[in-house]
Amino acid sequence: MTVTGTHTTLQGTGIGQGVVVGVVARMSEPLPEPQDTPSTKSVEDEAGRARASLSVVARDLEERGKSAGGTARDVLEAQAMMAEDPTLSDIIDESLARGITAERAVFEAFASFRDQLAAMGGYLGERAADLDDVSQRVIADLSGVPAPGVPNPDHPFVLVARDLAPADTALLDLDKVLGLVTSDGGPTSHTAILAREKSIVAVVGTADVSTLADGTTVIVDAAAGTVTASPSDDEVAAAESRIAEREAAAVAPVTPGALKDGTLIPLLANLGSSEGAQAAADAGAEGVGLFRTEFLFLDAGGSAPTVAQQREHYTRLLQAFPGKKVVVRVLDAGADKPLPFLNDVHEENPALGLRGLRALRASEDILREQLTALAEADKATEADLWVMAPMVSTVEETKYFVAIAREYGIKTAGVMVEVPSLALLAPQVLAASDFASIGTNDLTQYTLAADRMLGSVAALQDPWHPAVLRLVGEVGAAGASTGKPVGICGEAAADPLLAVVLVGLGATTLSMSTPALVDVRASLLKYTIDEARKLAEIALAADGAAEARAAVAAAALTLKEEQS
Ligand SMILES: C=C(OP(=O)(O)O)C(=O)O
Ligand SMILES: [Mg+2]
Repeated sequence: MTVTGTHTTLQGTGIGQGVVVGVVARMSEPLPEPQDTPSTKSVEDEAGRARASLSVVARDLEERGKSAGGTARDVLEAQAMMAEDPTLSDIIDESLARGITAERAVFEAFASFRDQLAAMGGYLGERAADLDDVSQRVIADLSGVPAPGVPNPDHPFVLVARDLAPADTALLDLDKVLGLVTSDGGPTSHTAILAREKSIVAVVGTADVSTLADGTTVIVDAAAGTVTASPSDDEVAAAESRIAEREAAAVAPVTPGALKDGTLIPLLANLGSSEGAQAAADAGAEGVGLFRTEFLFLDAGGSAPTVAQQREHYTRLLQAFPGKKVVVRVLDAGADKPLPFLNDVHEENPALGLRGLRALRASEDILREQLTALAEADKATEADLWVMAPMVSTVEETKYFVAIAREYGIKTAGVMVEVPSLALLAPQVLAASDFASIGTNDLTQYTLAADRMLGSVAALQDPWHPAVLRLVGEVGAAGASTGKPVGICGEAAADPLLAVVLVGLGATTLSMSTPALVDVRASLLKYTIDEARKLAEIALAADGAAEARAAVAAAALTLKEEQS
């Protein structure tokens, strides 16, 4: 059924570049809060019921994990563990001693856990929604009602929800779910992570989703981060032509990244573990532009992985790219990626604290072990290993890192440009190192003084901002005059139009998550280097991020019209 309602456009955060047209099906509302009334059963009976339901839900989540596989399995297993967390069952027992029902005790215990997580903010804060989902499932089991979940109409639909629990996302029927729209969740929420992994068109953190009634036709445009309800025929036609263009790009032959005039711009992958290496190579990644080693350390269980464990992992990674460039970043701990064994001191502003290379320098043995493992893996494999340091802010730190990397025989050592001070001194930085790779996520955070973990300032975290682009241009110019490579490895490189601007500013390679490669490859092929430079100038002349994006989009359209 298609309902013709009021034409409205809602704004959120798009995940990826996709666009879909479809009708809305809403996720069912959460169960009501169980009443705080005395139980008619004994405390022992209620405790038995609670334990049984917690275990039923844990087993169910494990089963769902097994059938979903991949990242979803890890997420669902983590949820199953939450259901059987001993601290949680202690809190439930304490509440039950008051003579209340198991439903109420489970509700209260999860709520108090949830509040503790939410108060931590950032990555852990976003896990709070996972606890809500487990709580709802246990209460549904206790009450003998179905757990709230994904609707199941007999036609394809755009799923609209407050947020999606991992258990729901993992089991989405991708033949039916055309797109996802959520009111909660940021770009690092599970919904976003899983949407990226499964290439589902998604807009998260969307304002006013309550206005989207079941059956409304919507255009979900992840590239623009918009959801248009009851669109006009022209809007639907424009969306459909973009869908066709993307489908053509997806089946186009995988060619090396290049501009229309043949200028080569190698397209590389951002990876967090060696497991994604083969998929990246299959998608035409010409190497790895950023291998984040934090996950290896986070998974090691409270201490640094041994040299042997690291060597094994790096060897697996390098083996997937014989003869190709693989840029590994040494451990970037601190701020959004806390690792207590490197720095457990409370800091008021961790993004400005002892993080990245600063933390490694303070625990140099960990850096030395990592370089040892990397050098050994390099010797045993055929890839072209480059190693770089994160969160570098001075030329002195650049020299320190390059010198210590050389001690271990690392042939190509460089730095990430994530702090404005480094971009402003790019000629000296590149004179002291073999290459620079610009991390636009942090560079934007530090240029605009907007914490990348904080939803309230998310609008400022936009790499289209001309101030950020100006800094990119400084590094690009220094790269051109010294002949040293300048890569981009932040999220900005995954935006097809911004990627062209970055090349116009002097980037020589672009690195992104694997699913973004197709769109960026197709976009680069539409412009010559002179056109890319012209678009870059237009972006630099704008007042702000939104103006830069709009002005470049308009200029790109004019170029396209002139050529057709
Ligand atoms: C690529 C970057 O590093 P991370 O996102 O891991 O901080 C960046 O800051 O742009
Ligand atoms: Mg960074």
